[in-house]
Order: sequence, then C-alpha cells, then structure tokens
Amino acid sequence: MKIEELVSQIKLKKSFLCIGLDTDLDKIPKHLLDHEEDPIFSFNKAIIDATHDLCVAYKPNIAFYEAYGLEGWKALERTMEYLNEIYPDIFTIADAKRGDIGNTSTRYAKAFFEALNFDSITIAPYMGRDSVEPFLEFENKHTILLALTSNQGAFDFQTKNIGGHELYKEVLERSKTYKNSEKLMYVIGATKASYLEEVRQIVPESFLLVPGVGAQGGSLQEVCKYGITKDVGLLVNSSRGILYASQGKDFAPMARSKAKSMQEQMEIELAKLN
Ligand SMILES: O=C(O)c1cc(=O)[nH]c(=O)n1[C@@H]1O[C@H](COP(=O)(O)O)[C@@H](O)[C@H]1O
Repeated sequence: MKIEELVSQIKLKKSFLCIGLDTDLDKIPKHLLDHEEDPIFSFNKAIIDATHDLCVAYKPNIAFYEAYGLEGWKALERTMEYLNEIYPDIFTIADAKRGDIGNTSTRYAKAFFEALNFDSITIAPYMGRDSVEPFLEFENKHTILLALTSNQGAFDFQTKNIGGHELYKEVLERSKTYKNSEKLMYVIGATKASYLEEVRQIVPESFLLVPGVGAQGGSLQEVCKYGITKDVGLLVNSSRGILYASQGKDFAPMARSKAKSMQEQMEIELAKLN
C-alpha cells in the first residue's frame, strides 16, 4: 500500500487506529474453543468484521501465532488472506521485530511481504544498515524501526547518551541515510509521549506506530499533542484493550464499542488539524 492511500483512509474513516491482533487462547471466549475448528481465526474474523470501519490498520503480533506452532501459523495465514481479500484498503503490520545479516533479512522480508502479503513489518535496528536495507527494497512495503519503545527496558539502552545525544535519536538520524529510507516508519511508545516533540524535529513527516495506549497507560491526547502532523503521521495501536473487552458471547460488539470510543477521540484530534 502507498502512504497516500493510508492517509486517504485515515481521512475517510476519521481514524488512525491500529488494532493489534494479539490473539491469546487463554483470553478468548471459551465458547470459541469448544465449538470452532480454528478458534484463533474465528476470533480474528469476528473482531475484524466488528471493527474494520473504525480502524485503518491491523497488527498481528507474530509471537501469538508462533506460540501455537503450525496451527498458529495457519491461522495467521488465513487471517491475512481474509484481510487482503475482504478489506484490501486496510494497512497490515507484521509485528515480528526481525532483523539479521543481509541475506537472512531478505528471507524475512520475503516471508512477510510476499508469502503472507503484509504491507509492513516491525524491525529491530540493532544490527544496523545492512540488516534493514533488504526490507526497504520491496515496492509499496514499509519497514517500521523500533526507535523508543513503550516498555521500561527502553531506558536500558535507547535513552543512553552516545556522542552527545540519545541512542534512539541516533537510530532516527542514521536510518534517514539508508537506501529507500522514504519507506521507513518508526515505533515510539505512547508511554513516552513527551519525547515526541524531539522525535518530530528529526523525522517531521514520517509515520509513527505508537503502541502503549490503554493497557500500558499511554494517553492518546498526549501523543497527538506532540506527534501529529498535517498528514496525521500516526498509527495508534491498542491490542488487549479492544480484543478482550468481554470474554463472553458479546466479545465482538464489546470490542467494537471500545474501538468506537477510540475512533471518536481520534476524530476530535483530527478536527483540530483543519
Ligand atoms: O512494536 C510494537 O508494536 C510494540 C512496540 C512497543 O514499544 N511496545 C509495544 O507494546 N508493542 C506491541 O504493541 C502491542 C501492545 O499491546 P497492548 O498493550 O495490549 O495494547 C503488543 O503487541 C506489543 O508487542
């Protein structure tokens, strides 16, 4: 998907919500486990059907599928086929946090961009230029680099001062020199919203994937205050806060109502841009 198409979907739906498909068999409603052959896919399909008009992106976190072996991977494949066939305007993110020496990165890129047909993938920048550039070679695909993550461990390395500025700023600066860097986006945790002002000085236009609202305590309003651009430039993710709004038979309409409440708050923020 091209960035312009993502921006036009955001404007059309008045939403920059990304729903994280972190599908956990210990948390999904029990009746799906008892009656469905493929409970992971059945859960995802019900969530997608109930929320697709309120969000612009879905982000399956690959760990939740790999954890169930072949069955999990098949459910991921079915979810991607369903999204690409029924809702092709929705941006898809493989939250895989990969990155390796060049020829291995190319295989990861093929797995997620070609075999599974995701629009984008999350990548750890630690191995540097030649681990990231293979992902940037793919047409109309996007690479989302971890810059400043939402967790406490972000302070172990990412905010450490190296050569006069913090490591996450070096990631932002340096990655702008990578070949095809216009295909880069960045992860900035919602729990670190006040840092967004400085992030925007380095990457004024880039799209940011912002996880950590809801269950992790980040605030949508704070994120928008410091991070929104004229083309919005934000995808704000919520996973557990939407998926597990109810563990009963009403889980899908309850997820919809959580997503609707986030979309309405986003609409207010978008109106401020005009
Ligand atoms: O790359 C991510 O999406 C990510 C980066 C980060 O800094 N923090 C973070 O929580 N995430 C992911 O975003 C999702 C957050 O889930 P909830 O806290 O349930 O909304 C999980 O899939 C995390 O793996």
